[in-house]
Amino acid sequence: MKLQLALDRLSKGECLKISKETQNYIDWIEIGTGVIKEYGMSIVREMKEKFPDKVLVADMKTCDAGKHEAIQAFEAGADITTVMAFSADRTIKDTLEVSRDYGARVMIDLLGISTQQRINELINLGVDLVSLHYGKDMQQDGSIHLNLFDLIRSDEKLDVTVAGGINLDTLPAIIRENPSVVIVGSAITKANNPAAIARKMKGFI
Ligand SMILES: O=C([C@H](O)CO)[C@H](O)[C@H](O)COP(=O)(O)O
Repeated sequence: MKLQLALDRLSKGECLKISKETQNYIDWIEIGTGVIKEYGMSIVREMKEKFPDKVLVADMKTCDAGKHEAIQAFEAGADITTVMAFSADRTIKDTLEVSRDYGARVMIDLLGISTQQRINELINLGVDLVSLHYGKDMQQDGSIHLNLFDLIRSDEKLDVTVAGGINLDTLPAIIRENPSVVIVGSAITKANNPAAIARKMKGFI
């Protein structure tokens, strides 16, 4: 099980500082959507240069123009780009095709998806990496529900990641669900001592 650090609502300087402080405890680094909107692909490029050994996830949250956006992410050095599960099948197919050309991967963000039917469709399109996602705004109405895992529990062909306000209190229950990757943002990035929290989390995992 891997730990992915999600860098959201941070300046470039903060992204670099927190990644450096926590690098011994994290496996994957995600450049958050808002950070990409602020700095463009240049921050993806810079993070790959600074942290070449980490798997770099560009949280592009692509929902259209898939080919173009996947090329942007992979050209900048991302190992993984994200695409929304509700996108047209054509968008998903195109991004998967581009990922094969680059030897990279596509993570499908399941935010808002509640049917097994869409999961089956995604698998038939060739998807092998998904993200169970309890959104930032949804977190205002309560913390992540473990029933998110019901969507994919029966399927073993998918690498499953999980995100959404995960903290030291909720992490043990998440770990029991055995995802491939646990994605943590604010619990680490907004902590007084990000390295201490990342170390504790890595210890649990
Ligand atoms: O993808 C994310 C969210 O949509 C904000 O852009 C976050 O990276 C993900 O939710 C993890 O961050 P936390 O919820 O703060 O742990």
